[in-house]
Amino acid sequence: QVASEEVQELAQSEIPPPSHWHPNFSKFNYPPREVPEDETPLCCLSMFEDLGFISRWRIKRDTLARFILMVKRGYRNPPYHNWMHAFAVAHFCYLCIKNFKLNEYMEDIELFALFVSCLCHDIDHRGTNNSYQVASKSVLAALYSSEGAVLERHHFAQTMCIVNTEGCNIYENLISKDYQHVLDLMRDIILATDLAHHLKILKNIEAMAKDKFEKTNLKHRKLLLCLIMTASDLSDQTKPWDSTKHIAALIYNEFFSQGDLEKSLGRTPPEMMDRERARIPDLQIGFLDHIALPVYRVLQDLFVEAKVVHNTVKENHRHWEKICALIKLRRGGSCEQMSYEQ
Ligand SMILES: Cc1nc2ccc(C(=O)N[C@]34C[C@H]5C[C@H](C[C@H](C5)C3)C4)cc2n2c(-c3ccccc3Cl)nnc12
Ligand SMILES: [Mg+2]
Ligand SMILES: [Zn+2]
Repeated sequence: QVASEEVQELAQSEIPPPSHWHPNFSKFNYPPREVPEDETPLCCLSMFEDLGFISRWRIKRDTLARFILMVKRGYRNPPYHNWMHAFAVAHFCYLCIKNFKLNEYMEDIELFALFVSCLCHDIDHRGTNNSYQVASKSVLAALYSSEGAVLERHHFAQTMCIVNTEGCNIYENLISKDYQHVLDLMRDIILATDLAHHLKILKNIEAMAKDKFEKTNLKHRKLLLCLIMTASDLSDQTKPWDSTKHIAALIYNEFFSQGDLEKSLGRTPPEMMDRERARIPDLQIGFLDHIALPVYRVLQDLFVEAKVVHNTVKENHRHWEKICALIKLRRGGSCEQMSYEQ
């Protein structure tokens, strides 16, 4: 459902080099959310081209243009889980492929599947999480709750709908073996974006990082795909404080709206979703300690170039600690909700 003029305009425009977007576009300190939303489809073309995917996989320009616009249109507009999140996630994946030289660790088709999965991984997200699907007896829960990862199964199903839409199949020129392989990879990668799944395999990822990574070991490559996917999904935490602070506002805006919905169902939402009870600095410190920091610590164990990324996350953690200390000073007792503009 994208206008053919829009497709033709994107398909016929010259693909700019990365430097066109910003001198630091391919560096970890570049914040992708600075790209104006209406230029993000062309920016995606720049990343596909710079990664060599257009020639390697013989992707037709108008097919790629239609695919990108369909994926972008597939996102709704909740505060956080919208197209700009997916675009930022894909950009971080692009940075990993280039800066970690992932082509020396993974097969070409795995990197292709990974980058496309980043763009598609949250398609049609409603701004509510898996437990809310089950609690609200949503259509998605009816479809997928028996296997868990309800939302992630839906994001993959929506992605397959787009791939199977006339003129959108960017995999149309792959030989049949590669065709099936890239779809299987996308399924595994998108399902891996369920943080509950990530927490289940984190020990295996850390063990793999302790050993020597073996490119010939399929288990190692699968774990690495999941790690890069999660690191990309959380990559707003790797950007300078101003951006991270703004993202926290978007995330809690989305969480608190879900909490309001849960209350309207007569249920008590978890504290992190309850605008009356949540203490954002405490919650952010907890999220960084238990989920984000272990991801970028193990990423740095695997890739020395990730040191700068891990350091920025630690820096952001220190910012939240300072805010907590400030609140304790002013209010005595624990961190309560208050405006924390510094
Ligand atoms: C800043 C920030 N804070 C976040 C705080 C909390 C959670 C979160 O889902 N926590 C858990 C905590 C336990 C074990 C599992 C399942 C549930 C119970 C809920 C995860 C996510 C957060 N998150 C994400 C993010 C990443 C992937 C999917 C969805 C989201 Cl929202 N991206 N950025 C952030
Ligand atoms: Mg998701
Ligand atoms: Zn996401």
